[in-house]
Amino acid sequence: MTQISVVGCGNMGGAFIKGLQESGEHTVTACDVDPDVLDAIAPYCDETTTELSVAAEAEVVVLAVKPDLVGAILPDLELDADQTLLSIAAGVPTDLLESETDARVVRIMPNLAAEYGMMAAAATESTVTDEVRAILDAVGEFVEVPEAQMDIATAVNGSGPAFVFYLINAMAKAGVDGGLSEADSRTLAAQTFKGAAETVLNSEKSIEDLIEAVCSPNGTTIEGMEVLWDSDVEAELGEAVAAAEERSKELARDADGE
Ligand SMILES: NC(=O)C1=CN([C@@H]2O[C@H](COP(=O)(O)OP(=O)(O)OC[C@H]3O[C@@H](n4cnc5c(N)ncnc54)[C@H](OP(=O)(O)O)[C@@H]3O)[C@@H](O)[C@H]2O)C=CC1
Ligand SMILES: O=C(O)[C@@H]1CCC=N1
Repeated sequence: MTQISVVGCGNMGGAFIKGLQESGEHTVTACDVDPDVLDAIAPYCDETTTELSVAAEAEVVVLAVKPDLVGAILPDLELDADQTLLSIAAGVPTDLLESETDARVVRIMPNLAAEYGMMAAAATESTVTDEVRAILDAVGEFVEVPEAQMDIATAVNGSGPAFVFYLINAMAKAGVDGGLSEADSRTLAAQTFKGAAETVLNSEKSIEDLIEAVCSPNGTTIEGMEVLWDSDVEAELGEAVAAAEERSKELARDADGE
């Protein structure tokens, strides 16, 4: 059991705390400047505080504030070499974090599904300790990638949930246009994405072969797939990922210039 504090309990910090609480494997102190945010997260953690000095006592300090606040807050934490700083801030490079703290630094890019133990995260390779591995395992899956790949990982798995929510919404709207109730269509679309994702994760088939498996000869799916193959959907999604990756690189340049 590791003592963890989370500094910044907004969307991502809050999701991380809820996922950790569900796993029941760690003690968690929630730290935020907003007392209302702390009231909302209190049922999911062991302690709440507005004081950075209290958060700074944990073995692992998760820094979950906006990227532009990292440079100001990190030195104030005054962490020691026997502590770990787990940064989730988009675009803030490991070497910059290391220059502002004595703690061991692990940079990760998590996503919102940590709340439900379904996070997909990327962690900078060679920095992940067993202690951090246990924390990440408690709220989902992670891969270790070179630091240079953190911007593209940020786009794929950090921003990715928003892109997938968009696609689920498009599918659900099409169901409503076809006559389904909003509630039924939302359930069918979301469960279909979840089931398709589970299938990809568990099957040894290529994704192309999985598409083929749904396309019965002269059936319904192939008619829809012909529309998708003739469309720009794949290119547009690629552009969305590239735009998010570029913004992560910009954030890194901004952080470096501070
Ligand atoms: N949202 C997401 O899906 C993901 C976000 N991230 C990263 O997580 C970080 C947080 O993003 P997100 O959760 O969206 O942002 P939010 O704005 O939702 O949360 C940040 C929280 O930190 C609080 N805060 C500000 N200053 C301090 C301080 N000095 N001490 C303690 N708390 C403070 C904010 O309070 P107030 O609002 O009052 O300023 C707010 O409650 C970012 O670095 C982002 O890159 C990474 C992966 C996914
Ligand atoms: O939009 C953002 O900047 C953060 C980082 C990845 C997801 N949300």
